[in-house]
Amino acid sequence: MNIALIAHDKKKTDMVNFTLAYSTILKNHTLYATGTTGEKINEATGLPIQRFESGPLGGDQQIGAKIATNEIDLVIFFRDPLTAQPHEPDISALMRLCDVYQIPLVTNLGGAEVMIRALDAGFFEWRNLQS
Ligand SMILES: O=C(CO)COP(=O)(O)O
Repeated sequence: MNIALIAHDKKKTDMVNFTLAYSTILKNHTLYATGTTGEKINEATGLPIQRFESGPLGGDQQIGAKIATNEIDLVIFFRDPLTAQPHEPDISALMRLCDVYQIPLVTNLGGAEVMIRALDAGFFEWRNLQS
């Protein structure tokens, strides 16, 4: 599966710890990330990641474009609900496209814990049936 990993600054430690904890699952998938998130994950885990621009510089939109072309199967986005983001419209647009294309999206660690286990259990096979 193609997985997008994104974390706002105050959630990057959570993302690093999450990807470290589940690296044995994640290594079986193709990973994409916004710029700084991807850099931190790669440094910590050594997992190969295709990195886009940093979020405020268009990274969320680049991942949105991949969703629109059916190239992303799952989005794990650790959002910071307590800090205003300068690129909030881009974040909303990315989440909207997940809804447009029925792409599973989790926006916090609790959801990600469930989603990664579902992924490992094969619950994403329906994505292969999508045209
Ligand atoms: O801002 C982001 C998502 O909206 C994340 O971008 P970075 O991974 O470059 O910090």
